[in-house]
Amino acid sequence: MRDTTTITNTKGSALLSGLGYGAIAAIVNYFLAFEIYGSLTVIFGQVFVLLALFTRGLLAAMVSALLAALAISIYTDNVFFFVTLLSEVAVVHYLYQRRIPILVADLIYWCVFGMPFSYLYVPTVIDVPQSFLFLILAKLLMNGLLYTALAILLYQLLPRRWKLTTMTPVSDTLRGRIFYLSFLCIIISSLCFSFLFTVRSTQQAEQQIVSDIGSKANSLRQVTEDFVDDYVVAVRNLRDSMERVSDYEEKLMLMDYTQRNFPGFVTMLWSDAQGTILHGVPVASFSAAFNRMQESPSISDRDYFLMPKASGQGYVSSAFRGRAIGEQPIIAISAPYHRNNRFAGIIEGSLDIPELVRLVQRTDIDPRFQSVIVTDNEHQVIFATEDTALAPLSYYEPTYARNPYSLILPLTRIQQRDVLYTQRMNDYGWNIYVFSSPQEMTDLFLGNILILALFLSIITALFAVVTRRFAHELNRPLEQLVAQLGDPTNVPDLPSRADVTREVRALTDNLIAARKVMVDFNHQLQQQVEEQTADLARLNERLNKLAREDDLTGLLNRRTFDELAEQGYHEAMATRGHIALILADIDHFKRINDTMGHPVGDACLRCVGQLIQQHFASKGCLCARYGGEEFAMFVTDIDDVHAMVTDFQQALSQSCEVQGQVVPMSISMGVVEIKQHFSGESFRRLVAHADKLLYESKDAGRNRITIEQL
Ligand SMILES: Nc1nc2c(ncn2[C@@H]2O[C@H](COP(=O)(O)OP(=O)(O)OP(=O)(O)O)[C@@H](O)[C@H]2O)c(=O)[nH]1
Repeated sequence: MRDTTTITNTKGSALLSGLGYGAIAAIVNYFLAFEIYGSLTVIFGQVFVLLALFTRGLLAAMVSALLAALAISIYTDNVFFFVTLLSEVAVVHYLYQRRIPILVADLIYWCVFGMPFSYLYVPTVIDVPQSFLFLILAKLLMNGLLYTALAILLYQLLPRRWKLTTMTPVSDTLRGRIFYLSFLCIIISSLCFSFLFTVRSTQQAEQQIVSDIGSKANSLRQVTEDFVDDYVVAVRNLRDSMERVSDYEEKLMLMDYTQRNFPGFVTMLWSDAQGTILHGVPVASFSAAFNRMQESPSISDRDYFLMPKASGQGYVSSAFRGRAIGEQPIIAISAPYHRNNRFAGIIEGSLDIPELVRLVQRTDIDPRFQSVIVTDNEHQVIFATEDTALAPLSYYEPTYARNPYSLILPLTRIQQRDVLYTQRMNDYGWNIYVFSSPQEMTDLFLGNILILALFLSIITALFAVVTRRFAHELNRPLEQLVAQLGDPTNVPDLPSRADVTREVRALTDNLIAARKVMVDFNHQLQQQVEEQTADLARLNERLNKLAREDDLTGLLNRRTFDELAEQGYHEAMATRGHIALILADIDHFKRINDTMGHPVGDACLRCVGQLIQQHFASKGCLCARYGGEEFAMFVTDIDDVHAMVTDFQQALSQSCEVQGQVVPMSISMGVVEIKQHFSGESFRRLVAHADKLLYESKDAGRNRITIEQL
């Protein structure tokens, strides 16, 4: 019951923290999205999603990723981020569980899933050329690495109590940690620098394009305007001159003269008030046409006739293809001709468009990136550079295309190519379009990314070497120290103290001093332990002795004697050896005690013990104080037991001196001797037998030996 509650609470708190982190991530994604170039945006909300993963686990991270993706999807109007952000969290978590460092895990995610998925998905929602698609992919990767590196660094700064799940360090070596953290700093600063640099340089490139094509469009507007103006003035002047002169021939000469002086006029004509052509230059062209048509051609239906007639003003037509004389595209420039202040016809000059083309071509257009289209007021192409593949007089108006490249210039497509363009209109309603390929900017961006990739590779290699060397300098002396301090007899000697840093030198000295204290203390401790062990051994030996021996005489006590003698008895029984059991009891010992005191009695007992040691123990016999004044000896492999006990008996009678006086003592003995003929009786029976013999000696008057051989 308790477990279930705990799990629910944990899930609940993970959900809550996921919502918290997600809210921050969403705000950052929506309000702080950083536009770097055209529609390319760098987002940082994912930093908080990853922090949720590091500090609260997968559930919290998924919840926050959902909110972060929602915000960026609203911002970009694209659900794409739901897939990438959520799958990024899941994959990074999965790889991290398999001990892959977070940054590497994120790199793997983008290379293996994020970028391939984007490569397939992005073209289905935005129509972008391949080169821009690569830009998007590179941006996604860089953005991913940047926010991941930022999240890892921020995690290091978070208070410990916020970290409910712990991240194991990427490396347990000093070198690995130094490398990883330093590399993170480098990658963050270089990615930020690269983004800023790219933003600045692409903005500059964009401004460059804006001003370049803008000035070219202005210049073209001016050129086309001036060009037409010149011819308008020429027609007006001719009309004025013709109105002034009365001589018909002179009028024709003026026409001829004007046409020759303005080579742009492919033809010029003069009509009457009904639109019938009165005269045309060059004469040859008109004569041929007139002959072909057999009657004087009428222009009464043409705008360049009707408009001046109606308005009384000069007129410049749209472009059209010539009809009677030549079929090249032309622009008709006409002016009303008056006689006696009444409309009497028009003067018209047909302006040759190819002449205008030659003029436009002199404008400094960079054919690699730039194109030009000039259309008249009815959007018919007057001039178009070859790459547009637009024929003169064809219809052209730029179509709208969604623009991922630039926020300043509009985008359209020419011959399946994306082009940015600017538009001007001259006084005649002509549209001047100057186009520029965005390739200049995308090339710049890609170039920057390549430089960044190269820079990061070099920095990575450099850092690997530097941190290796640095960690080596720090680790080597420490490792040497550890090795050398491990052996207490060794005097630590770092081979190149000059190369060692001050901190390591101080550490070495402190460790050596600490080791000296430790070794001395250890030594003292060892001595104390040795002394106490020896005391214990002595005590133990003494306890052993006390347990085995009689305190007064130093002979075995009865219990030990019985054990050992029984053992010897059985061995002899097995080997058919020669044994004897002797029980001896001091005669009238009570009297000694009573007459001379107990201390004398004790001294006598000690003396008897010493004699037993001399006569029996020294010959390998087991000897014991068997009772108060009773003794037992177990004899093995002694041929003449009788002689042995007799010698002892005699020695006793005269050997015990107390306070310089011999104490007369006698002893009675019972001896059972067995030479090979063991009957199989128990040791206890043997003792009882010897005891019986002892009492026989006592009963027989004491100071006797009763021996029985079995
Ligand atoms: N001083 C001293 N006397 C002891 C010790 N152990 C036993 N005795 C004495 O030894 C005496 C033994 O007396 P008894 O059993 O009557 O034997 P006894 O006087 O030697 O006479 P018999 O054995 O019949 O010759 C007692 O008076 C005990 O008090 C001892 O350790 N020290």
